Amino acid sequence: MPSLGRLHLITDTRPGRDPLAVLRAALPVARAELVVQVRVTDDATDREAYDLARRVVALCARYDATCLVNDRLHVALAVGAAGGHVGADDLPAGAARRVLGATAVLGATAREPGTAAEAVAAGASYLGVGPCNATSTKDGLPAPIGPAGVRAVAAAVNVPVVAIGGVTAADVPALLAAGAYGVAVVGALSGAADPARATAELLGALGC
Ligand SMILES: Cc1ncc(COP(=O)(O)OP(=O)(O)O)c(N)n1
Ligand SMILES: Cc1nc(C(=O)O)sc1CCOP(=O)(O)O
Ligand SMILES: [Mg+2]
Repeated sequence: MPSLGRLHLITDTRPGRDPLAVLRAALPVARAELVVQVRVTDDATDREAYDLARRVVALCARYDATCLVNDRLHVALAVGAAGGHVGADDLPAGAARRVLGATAVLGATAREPGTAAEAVAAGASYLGVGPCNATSTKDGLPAPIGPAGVRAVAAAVNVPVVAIGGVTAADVPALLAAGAYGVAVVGALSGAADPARATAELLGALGC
């Protein structure tokens, strides 16, 4: 399995956003340290997801960056992505592993140690853990778990923990101290006035 990058950029689904422009700014700065997770709205068609994902795969290939696809594992397979990410409303981690195969990157969302350990036992190769902070990017999330919640999960598993939810560069030191391996962001890059500079700041905070 390839080593996992520490900075995960999730494509912004909000109206008026241009995820490919953000990606083009971030890639030359982060290169192989960047993991791009293609995430579309639930009402997007498979064709829309496929069209975005194949463009992301092509861009990532130029920089040895990694492309994952959120939720839609058939799209991940169709575009030749490195793997996918699943959560509580998606295929269970064990089923996702069977779909993707033994060598794919498989992320699973975990918010507490018990489900984290179950996801790893079922085949998850990293965990997305949060929400660390309040965020306006996604509705319906539980209360923030903060660095303490990340610490509890990281102590329970032996795979990389990627902290998510309202994460900025200022949060990174506390999250690393809590045992996080990396961070996943939408707004910290997509909402930045200068996404290339914001990428460099996040990488610096991550020690990359
Ligand atoms: C790195 C990372 N962590 C968590 C999530 C959330 O996944 P999920 O709970 O399945 O919610 P959706 O993103 O599908 O709405 C994630 N995508 N990435
Ligand atoms: C897609 C997603 N999943 C989360 C979770 O906690 O499961 S938080 C989140 C949104 C992350 O965006 P931002 O960096 O702008 O807060
Ligand atoms: Mg999901």
